Amino acid sequence: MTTQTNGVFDRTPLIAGNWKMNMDHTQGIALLQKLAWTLKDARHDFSRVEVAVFPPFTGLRSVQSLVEGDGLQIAYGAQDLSDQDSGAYTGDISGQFLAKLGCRYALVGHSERRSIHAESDEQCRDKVRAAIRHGLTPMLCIGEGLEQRQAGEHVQYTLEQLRGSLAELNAGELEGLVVAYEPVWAIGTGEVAGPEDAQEMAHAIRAELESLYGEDFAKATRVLYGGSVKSSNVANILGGADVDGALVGGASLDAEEFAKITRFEQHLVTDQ
Ligand SMILES: O=C[C@H](O)COP(=O)(O)O
Repeated sequence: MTTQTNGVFDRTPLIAGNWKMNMDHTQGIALLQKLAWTLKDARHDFSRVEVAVFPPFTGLRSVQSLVEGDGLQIAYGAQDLSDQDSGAYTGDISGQFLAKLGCRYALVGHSERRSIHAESDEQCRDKVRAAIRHGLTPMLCIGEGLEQRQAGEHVQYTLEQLRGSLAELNAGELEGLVVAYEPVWAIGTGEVAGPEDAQEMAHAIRAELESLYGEDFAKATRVLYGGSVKSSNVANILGGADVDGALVGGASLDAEEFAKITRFEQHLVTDQ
């Protein structure tokens, strides 16, 4: 059975590829070109399923040139940004620079930033603010580790991250926000949360957004799932009514596989 996902809320599904620290700028161009050709051959309808890539910072200028030069409809964003706008912050990248490179999105609080660089919810909130200041759409990543999952505290833990990372921001400022739920135990491990797990958390996130910012905001906000998504499991995961797309790591480095993931609707069976 093929069913359009989430038509009732009018949210456009988003399939996002996080290249992480892979692909130098020449490899990135080759990957993006191949992705663009593959999507063109498949007559991909970008108004039906949005596609975005997140190259390393060093690849953004090349991606911008290719997207603008070839008129591609693939969106792109940065994997992180500074909470500051300019100044003596060696190694950091301002949202201002990212906006100038045509980025639509900025990831905030990816679990690898939270774990490797010890980013707190407070820092994530400041980065969400910085993204908004520069006209970038924040894609806020949240999700529990194995410990919280095994203790049955995954919902509570993840919602605390959500509240902490959005504290003091209002619905108007956060318009367009994307939330990516990524259970840390499923990232790059081959372990995938079941469709019920993804739906349970996406639903809980949406309910929390509703209580914080109202029903209209919650209905308009896209909630993605991330963690070992592949073409073979994406349709199952995206079957949940509250799951609006995927943040894909490893599988986004293979253009054909990633393009297949964008065609998840062909195999979709919704639970609603
Ligand atoms: O940003 C993407 C996520 O960390 C998922 O990565 P993965 O698909 O390699 O598990």
